[in-house]
Amino acid sequence: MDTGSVVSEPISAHHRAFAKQKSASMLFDGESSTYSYLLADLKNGQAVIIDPVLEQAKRDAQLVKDLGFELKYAINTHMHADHITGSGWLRKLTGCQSVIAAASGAKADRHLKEGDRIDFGTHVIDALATPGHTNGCMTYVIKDQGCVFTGDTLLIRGCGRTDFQEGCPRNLYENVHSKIFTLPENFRIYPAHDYNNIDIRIRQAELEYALGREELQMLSIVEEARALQARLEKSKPEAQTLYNIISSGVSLSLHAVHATSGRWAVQQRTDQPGFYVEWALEGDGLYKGDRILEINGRLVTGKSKEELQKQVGNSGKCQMVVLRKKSVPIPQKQLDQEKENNMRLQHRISYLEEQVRELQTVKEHHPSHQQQQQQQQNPQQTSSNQSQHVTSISISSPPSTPPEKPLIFQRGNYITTLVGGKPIELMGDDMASTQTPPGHVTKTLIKENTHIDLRDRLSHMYSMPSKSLSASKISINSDSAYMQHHRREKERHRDRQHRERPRDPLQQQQQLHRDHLMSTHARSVEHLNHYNGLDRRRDTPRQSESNTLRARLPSDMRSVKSLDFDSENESKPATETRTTRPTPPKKPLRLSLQRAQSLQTVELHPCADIERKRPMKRVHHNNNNKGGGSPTGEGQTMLIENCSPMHTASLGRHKLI
Ligand SMILES: N[C@@H](CCC(=O)N[C@@H](CSS)C(=O)NCC(=O)O)C(=O)O
Repeated sequence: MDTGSVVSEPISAHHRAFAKQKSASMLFDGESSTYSYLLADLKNGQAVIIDPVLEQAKRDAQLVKDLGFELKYAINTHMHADHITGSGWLRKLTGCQSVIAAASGAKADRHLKEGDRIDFGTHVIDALATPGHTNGCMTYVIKDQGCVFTGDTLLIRGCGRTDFQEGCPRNLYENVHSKIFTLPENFRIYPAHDYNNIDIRIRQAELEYALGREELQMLSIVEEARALQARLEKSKPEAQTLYNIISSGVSLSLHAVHATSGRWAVQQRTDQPGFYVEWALEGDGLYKGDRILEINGRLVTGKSKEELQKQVGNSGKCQMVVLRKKSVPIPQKQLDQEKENNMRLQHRISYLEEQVRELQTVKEHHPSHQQQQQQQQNPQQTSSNQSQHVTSISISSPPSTPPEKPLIFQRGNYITTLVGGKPIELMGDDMASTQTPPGHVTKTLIKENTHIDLRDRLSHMYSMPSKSLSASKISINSDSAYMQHHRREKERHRDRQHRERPRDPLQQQQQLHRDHLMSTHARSVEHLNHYNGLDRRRDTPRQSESNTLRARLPSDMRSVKSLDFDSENESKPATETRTTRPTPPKKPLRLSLQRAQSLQTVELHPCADIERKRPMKRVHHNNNNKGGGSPTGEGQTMLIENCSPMHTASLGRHKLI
């Protein structure tokens, strides 16, 4: 059903499009402000028109024709006073029948009374007599569509006049209330007039609102487009023309370059004009990024690559003029800092290299080294030696490997010795019986109250005066088993000394020397503990012994801290003789330590004892003194290796001993 601007469902797309295209005013007569309603059954095309206006009859007939309807009735709600009905004229134009209430007294094809029904297609119109404005006023109701056509009985926010013709306000009021207002609430009311063009204004407002929204949308789209455009323009790289480069404030310099090596290459950039040096060998004076302006007297800007190649010739040797962007100078402060860092590194490297050389020299002169070489030549003898009881501790390379350069580092209570860049371990001979496959010792465990004089051990190992060793005073805490063994050995040694006390003066002197070494062994512990801060827990007599020992130390022997860069400001022994060595910078250099083949230590933890007791050490016996002896006995060495991996590799304030 189509009621002009009101379209009932179902409706074809064609009708919907038509209804949309035509506004409500299409069936509105502006002169009399009268609405006419065209209703149709879209299934069979039968249609009716309510309250047609004479002046609009041709329009309405054309519309019916355009829509392909069959106009069945031209129906009037009442006999109008303000305009003449168009039903008579439509009757002629379309062949429809005219309809009006009988009470109107008007001439028509069909006259209605209360309760009459008019049908078109499947739809039915019920006629309700609602006199008041006129005697013949009818209200038409299409129940299945919920549409009510009230004529002048009920208008928009008002009702038809009752002050003339057959007007009766009482009747009007009663009929409006009894017959119209009692209809279902959802029924739509279609009056005959809109004197205030309310519908049009509403429609106009809706259109304006929609237009406003569209305008707003359009504005936002325009803004978005502008922003996008701005971004596009911004992201577009500015052509690197000379003008642009110079005007942007970049400093340029011209350079005359005589390329003689012919070993350089240029490339063109897709987005920039000209040729740019891609790479060049040092010495020709060309640098990557140089823009070539002239080759052998001819401008090459704007030339093709082939032309450029031709100009250069096959040799690649030529004279050229290039344009170079000046690089930003590095601030002097930064340069100074870099220089200082570099100097520190140089110092550190020189120290480490010297240390390595020194230890290497020591090792090469040590009997154990020579013996190892002999052992390699005579495995049977080696086996025999290994079966000997070993009481001392020494550091050496594994027999199967060439001589290495040991480096010893200390951090707190931990000592790590690097041989060939790998750590080895120092430990007591109580572990000597544990035989494990060859490997590298990885950790050194140092505890309080147990002392090993590394100087003695090193000196035994290398069979050299301790003064040639840089590492001189180390207190290594071994486990209690070692100490017990050490004490036993000491007692045995004393007994032996007592029994075998030499008779001649030379032998006596040698014996005295050995005694001195023995006593030194115990006292030397004090020295390291002094540096380790352990001497605070020592008793006074031992402290004095320690002082005595320090006074007797060989002149070339350096303290632990004398090699510790981190503690450069701490006291060095007055006996320091390496005056040729440059004074290292004060700043600690962890980088240098890293360079010195990964300084590694094992951190002390509650399981340290357990870790240490693992049967994973291999002891290499190297005993020149077949009769055995004390841990400080000359010529007795023990090579200890460890197959276990490093527990903790940490870098920090280590001490190079
Ligand atoms: N006030 C109308 C004048 C036209 C008019 O009187 N119309 C009648 C219906 S046609 S006879 C009417 O009842 N109007 C209702 C009213 O409140 O005026 C105008 O503004 O054009």
